[in-house]
Amino acid sequence: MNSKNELVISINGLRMMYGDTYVLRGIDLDVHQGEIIGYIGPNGAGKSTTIKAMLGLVEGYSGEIRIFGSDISNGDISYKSRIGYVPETAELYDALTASEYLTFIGNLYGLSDEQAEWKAKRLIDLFGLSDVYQSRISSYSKGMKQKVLLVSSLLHNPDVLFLDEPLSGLDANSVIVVKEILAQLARQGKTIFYSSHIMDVVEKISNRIILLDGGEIIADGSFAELKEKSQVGSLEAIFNQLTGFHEHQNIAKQFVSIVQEV
Ligand SMILES: Nc1ncnc2c1ncn2[C@@H]1O[C@H](COP(=O)(O)OP(=O)(O)OP(=O)(O)O)[C@@H](O)[C@H]1O
Repeated sequence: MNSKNELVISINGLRMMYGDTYVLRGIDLDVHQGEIIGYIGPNGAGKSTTIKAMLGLVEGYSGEIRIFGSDISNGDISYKSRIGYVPETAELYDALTASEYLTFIGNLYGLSDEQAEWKAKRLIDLFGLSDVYQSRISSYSKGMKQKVLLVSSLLHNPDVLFLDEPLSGLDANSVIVVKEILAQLARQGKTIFYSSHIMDVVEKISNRIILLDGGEIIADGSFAELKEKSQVGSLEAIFNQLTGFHEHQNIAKQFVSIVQEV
């Protein structure tokens, strides 16, 4: 679909081993500017590992990862200044206020204190957190922390966004806002790599869905294409079918019967 747009990410033969087990078994993937990729798969499939490899956060992979045309193993980390990242589990500095934290992150990305503070304050206001902007992050709820993370990933206006469960903990209204923000960012040419287990959101938000299972890509296409191939109606059903999972009722039944044993 976006084949005329710039090639932003190009992965060839990516393999990664933990201990004596391959968790990525040869990932080949081209991502073009403006795509919203829904990166899905069962627990342990290798989604976070792929994202961390692209961010230069894991070592020891084989194969090649090119971002903005450069091999990321070449020692030049300047590509990172064009990337925003919302990790699955965040290491927020709880003792800082959101104001202090976001100014610090802005500084890391080359913004001055004034620029970072001015931009962060307005983004935080839009997320409805102005009252707690000067409070310590340790006092925040899960969803409030998630909003701070989202703001921190966008302060430097990155060209590519890697989001690992970005809606985690957000209330229904905030989910609608964030989905719309992502759609508008993609329309402006940002590339979004979105990993989530919330299938109905992935279905709606992504223009391309990549299904990873056991460290391999087993499906890659638009929702309409995947639906046509698998002849089922929802992304959840496609996921179940392609990962060969038909045991939900049986597992639930056994689970409940064990719970009732006492
Ligand atoms: N630091 C590590 N050391 C050893 N094994 C790891 C490490 N990180 C991940 N793994 C293993 O690699 C595999 C892939 O993990 P990964 O976190 O990439 O999966 P995921 O698809 O993101 O899963 P989830 O949906 O549960 O977040 C899992 O079997 C996991 O146990």
